[in-house]
Amino acid sequence: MKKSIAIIGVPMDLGQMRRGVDMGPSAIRYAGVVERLENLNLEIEDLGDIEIGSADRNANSENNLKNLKAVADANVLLASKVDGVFREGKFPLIFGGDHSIAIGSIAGVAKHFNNLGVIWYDAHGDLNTAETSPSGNIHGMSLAVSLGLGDQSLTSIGGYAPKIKPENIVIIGARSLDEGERKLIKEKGIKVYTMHEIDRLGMTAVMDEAIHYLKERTDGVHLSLDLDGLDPHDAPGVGTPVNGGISYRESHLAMEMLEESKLITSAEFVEVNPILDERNKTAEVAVALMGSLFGEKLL
Ligand SMILES: NC(=[NH2+])NCCC[C@H](N)C(=O)O
Ligand SMILES: [Mn+2]
Ligand SMILES: [Mn+2]
Repeated sequence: MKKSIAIIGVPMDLGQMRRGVDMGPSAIRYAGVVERLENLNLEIEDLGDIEIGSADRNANSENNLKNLKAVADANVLLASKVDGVFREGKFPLIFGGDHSIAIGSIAGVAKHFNNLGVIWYDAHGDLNTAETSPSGNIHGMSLAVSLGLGDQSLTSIGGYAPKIKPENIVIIGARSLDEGERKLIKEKGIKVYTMHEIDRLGMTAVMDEAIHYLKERTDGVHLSLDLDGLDPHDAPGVGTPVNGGISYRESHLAMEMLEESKLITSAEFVEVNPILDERNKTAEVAVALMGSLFGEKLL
């Protein structure tokens, strides 16, 4: 049977403060994602973009949760859209938008599994809560929210919490963690491959371990790929770049190994910011990685 993929764009930029990341879905489409995946003999349906409400950016939060209402509303919509795609037996492929959209993606997907796993490919942990966040930006909180930690208007999306268990998470590429995030990682025993492990063991061993680890304990895995997981040299169009990241080659290898593993049941590519990009390079990298994730081969 032909694998059927449904694309959902989420032009969200309210989870952080830099303008432009709302144009990520357009940039990724412009980089030719539909044609690229159709060439792999996949059936692609582009469902267009979720509607994002406006928020008064100056009316900021005393509670250290910027644009909370608008971010929550958009994620409610996204969760039900993703849920619908899943019910139709299709693979949800979501384009961000900032990383706060993982709240809705995971809420929509997790109810279809007893033990959803998550690969969080990112320079950051996104494990802050309002209490620990240095910025109040919700894109730095989405993984914590999926663990049931944070404001109730976010954790309750989809009508249940938590969405995932700490032991079903693997973070890959971390190199910038806040104090509270480090504490939470230790407390919950979250598996993290920092850049140190990637340098030391190599991406092959890291992915082998991560795949094996998730295969043993999960019945589906959501890939949440923040383009800032890659080195800014390879993916310059992101709002919170951190030097010393995962290379383009290593990322392709990671996607190829995930494809071989047949582990991934939904995916999102986030934080592409065309205003900060160089001639759409980062969107093109995202599309190239999707190619590998869905089985592109040279020979
Ligand atoms: N999805 C992202 N790019 N997150 C960056 C988060 C940065 C920082 N840890 C914060 O909480 O504000
Ligand atoms: Mn990040
Ligand atoms: Mn992130």
